[in-house]
Amino acid sequence: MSDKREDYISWDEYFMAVAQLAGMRSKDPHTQVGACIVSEDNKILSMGYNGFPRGCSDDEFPWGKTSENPLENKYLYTTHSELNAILNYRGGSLEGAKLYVTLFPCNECCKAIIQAGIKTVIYDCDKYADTPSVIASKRMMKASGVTFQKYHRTGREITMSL
Ligand SMILES: Nc1ccn([C@H]2C[C@H](O)[C@@H](COP(=O)(O)O)O2)c(=O)n1
Ligand SMILES: [Zn+2]
Repeated sequence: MSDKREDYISWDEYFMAVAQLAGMRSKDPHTQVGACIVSEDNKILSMGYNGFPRGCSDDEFPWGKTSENPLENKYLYTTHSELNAILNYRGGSLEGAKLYVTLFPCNECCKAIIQAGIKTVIYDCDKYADTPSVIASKRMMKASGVTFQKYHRTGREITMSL
């Protein structure tokens, strides 16, 4: 007779939780995004979150988004979580990998996802669905055979004491 625990978290819960945890490292005051890249056989390959590139200080570069001067807004400087996760990977090919991400990828990250060989995107939030960036992203994913699916929230709460 097996005494196995039955309330263990699913693969999807596990990887989306890891993506959420990575996002908690982001210094962006408005939107924190996390990404977790997983192999076809469910091994975590890489993680990332949105932030400035190495050498670009979180305390010196701007985190705002409303300045009339684009050089004073974050957008020209931030590396998105998905791109960071792809660039953080040191192991070779990401062909066939899955990407768990807390926010639907933009068109720029989408190009990197496609070119890296990632085949599946599992996303949580899609708050920029109506923007040209995300519309273009979905169009490119469909054209290149990258499937995307919304993460089904289970309502499970995970508490950790640190
Ligand atoms: N899929 C995405 C979309 C956005 N990001 C990053 C880029 C910015 O740091 C932030 C978005 O800022 P907002 O316009 O919501 O103030 O999220 C990302 O990493 N991945
Ligand atoms: Zn992006």
